[in-house]
Amino acid sequence: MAQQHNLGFPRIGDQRQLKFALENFWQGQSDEAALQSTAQQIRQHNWQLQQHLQQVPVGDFSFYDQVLDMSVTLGNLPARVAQLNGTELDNYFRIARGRSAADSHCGCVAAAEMTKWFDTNYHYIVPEVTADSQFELNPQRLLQQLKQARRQGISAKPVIIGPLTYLALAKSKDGSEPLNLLPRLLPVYSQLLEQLADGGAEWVQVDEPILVTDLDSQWKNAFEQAYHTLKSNRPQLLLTTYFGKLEDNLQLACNLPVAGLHLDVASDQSELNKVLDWLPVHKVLSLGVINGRNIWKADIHAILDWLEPVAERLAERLWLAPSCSLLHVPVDLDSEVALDSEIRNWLAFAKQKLQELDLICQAINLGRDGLDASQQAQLAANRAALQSRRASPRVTNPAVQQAVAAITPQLGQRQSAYAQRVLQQQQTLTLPLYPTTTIGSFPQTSEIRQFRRRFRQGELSAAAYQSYMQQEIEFCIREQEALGLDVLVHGEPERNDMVEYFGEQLDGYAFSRFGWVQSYGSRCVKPPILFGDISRPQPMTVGWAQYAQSLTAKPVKGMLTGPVTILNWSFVRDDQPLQTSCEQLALAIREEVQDLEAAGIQIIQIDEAALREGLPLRRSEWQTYLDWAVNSFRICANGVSDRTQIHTHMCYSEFNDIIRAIAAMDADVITIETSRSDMELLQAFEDFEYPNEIGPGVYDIHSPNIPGQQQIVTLMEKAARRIPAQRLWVNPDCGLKTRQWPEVTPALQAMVAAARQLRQQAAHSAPARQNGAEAVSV
Ligand SMILES: Nc1nc2c(c(=O)[nH]1)N[C@@H](CNc1ccc(C(=O)N[C@@H](CCC(=O)N[C@@H](CCC(=O)N[C@@H](CCC(=O)O)C(=O)O)C(=O)O)C(=O)O)cc1)CN2
Ligand code: MET
Ligand SMILES: [Zn+2]
Repeated sequence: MAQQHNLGFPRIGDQRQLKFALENFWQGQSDEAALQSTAQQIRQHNWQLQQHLQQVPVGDFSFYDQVLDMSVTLGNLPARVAQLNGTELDNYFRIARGRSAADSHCGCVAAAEMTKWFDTNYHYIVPEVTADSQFELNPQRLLQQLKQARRQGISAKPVIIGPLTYLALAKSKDGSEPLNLLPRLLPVYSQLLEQLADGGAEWVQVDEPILVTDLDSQWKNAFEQAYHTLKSNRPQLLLTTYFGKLEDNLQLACNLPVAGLHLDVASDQSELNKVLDWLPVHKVLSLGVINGRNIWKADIHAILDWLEPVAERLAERLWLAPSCSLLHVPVDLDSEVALDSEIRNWLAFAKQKLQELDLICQAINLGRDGLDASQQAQLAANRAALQSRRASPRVTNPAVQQAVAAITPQLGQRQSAYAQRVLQQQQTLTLPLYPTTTIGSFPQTSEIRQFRRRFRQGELSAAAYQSYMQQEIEFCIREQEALGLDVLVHGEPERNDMVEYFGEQLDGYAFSRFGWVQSYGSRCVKPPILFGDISRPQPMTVGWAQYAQSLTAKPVKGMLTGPVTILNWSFVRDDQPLQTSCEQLALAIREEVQDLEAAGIQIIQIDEAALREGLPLRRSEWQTYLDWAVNSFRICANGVSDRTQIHTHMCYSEFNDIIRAIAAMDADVITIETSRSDMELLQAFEDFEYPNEIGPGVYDIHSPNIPGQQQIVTLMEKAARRIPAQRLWVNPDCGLKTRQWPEVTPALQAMVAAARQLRQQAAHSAPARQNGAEAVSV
């Protein structure tokens, strides 16, 4: 008999209950008891949904992030919060956000760095370590939840992040090697495992997704060392990997002294035969057979075709699961009553994926012929749904396919090189040294969201909606003029999200109403669903951009999301290569770029926030990805005249590895995140002698803390030691939509004042800016 289990369930709640509970708590509108009670309800509900599983994940719930939770469990919180007053939860949120609910009037501490979880759009809080880091077990969260789950009658399997993945994700604050901490860390893990066993856990899921990445011999040896130290029969360990193949780590993973191994085989079963040969016969093999990252119905017959012989070989040793935690998919398709029923029939969210898993498990245990009538009907319905998707004329658009086939290299070429373009752009734009700008969005107030909701629900006419949004744009422009910014933006009030907004307007996309997925903390996205060939029926942003430009003499940046980012933050097709989908998007956005230029917009920003995160986890696959990703950006961006200044923006990115690709994008200006990492990222741009302009983010917009003028000046001085001042811009490190106006206004005042100070300093120490723009306004 095969068993079924799950690696993790979405914790935001089917109506985003956790989001609202957190935000109320942070704003001081509710107390910790209310927050804890919402959390408990969500956990109970999730466990109930999964109670038919032989092993239900516990500890997958988190108030902010599971990596930060692990830091708490290991007693590894940054020293800077240790002396502060307040509860454990206060310190937890201080690290995550820079402040707790109790700190409403101060910017008490720097938030920890936040970065992408592998190649997903989920962000974790980076553990901080130094050579002196000490660990101390704090198992209360896990033990309590284990107890609660067991009280509910659940067969509970605690989930923890394994020691190697924890150290691999950690960042050293003093240049020391995090891996050196392993001997100090392991005793704490041993204690934790023992206490979980005492708490009644028979199995513990130890997540080591780092095993699907390239590991050098030092890390491979460390795996051996760690798991030989942790070796225990009580509890049994399920070594869990996901997001890809193990490749040269496969043998290592098979042979570590644990009781079971979980592999992601949902989209690629090529390693399975080796595993069956190599895995010692006493071990459980858990197979991730359902894709935990997309929203398509699984092809159950196809899965059974390859799984049945495997099941025969493994018998009792086979466990079945989704490929990874279901954190990355929405909760329940049943809520999507408004979704086109044909497309809806092609989809499965978290709850439906567990139903698919159940059906697969039954078919394995009873045989396809042994299923009862209702199960047979489900199987037939699954086959019919897949056929309907494959045959649907809505998926294909011959004109789009022809356009993609006709793409030539010329399509991605600017007329002249940057060195020539910049002269023309300086003539028309006449910007000062250290030009100031923002990344695009201004606060998405609850009023703006209410208007959007009322319009969507038909309570507001299109004309009334447009006029409200225009007022909002005007307000934004006037604020920016008053602040003295040099390049303005319209503020993006009309956008629910930078990707979903475009998805809604492009043909080939469907979108959900409740399909929320956590991105970081309380923040969620509703990734649009790319199901067919992409085309742009009409301009998507031109009216708003033109209106904004009509209000001011300063240049207003047109604001678009690039093809790679739209692709990476959508649920993508699994029936054609990503490259093809990306090229289709590139052609659609290119039309928008050209329409903006024709409408008189002189600066166009094309955000590629997710270009870096789409990088495959394996280096051997990087170049192929970068080639088509950069090419798609170039197709979309480079159909403009030399006078039009193209900006791009990337956030939370490590650029060292991909600096060549960034240069190959050939944007005139790139704005990037650097503030939480103290301008460290600029090293790559300096080493590479990056030729174009850069706006290194001077303050962290993800924290409510307000930066000081001097702090910004210091950061920019640091930047100017690496990059010539003539090529530097001054801007926040990302859009301001998650902030409130009382935070934004003083922060931008400080930023503009800092730019003025920098110009003054430059005027006193050096000749005025070369190449035009001699008017150094201060
Ligand atoms: N797709 C994507 N990925 C990204 C980013 C991004 O901007 N987009 N940024 C980076 C960081 N990630 C982020 C992810 C989400 C948000 C964010 O602000 N999300 C919003 C939701 C945005 C949204 O879609 N809002 C809709 C719907 C909002 C809503 O809840 N409406 C209510 C009613 C309105 C109200 O009372 O507030 C309803 O429908 O019931 C809208 O504004 O129209 C949130 O969680 O609060 C920010 C950053 C990396 N990844
Ligand atoms: N233009 C977008 C904004 O300002 C870019 C955000 S990148 C996550 O919100
Ligand atoms: Zn950004």
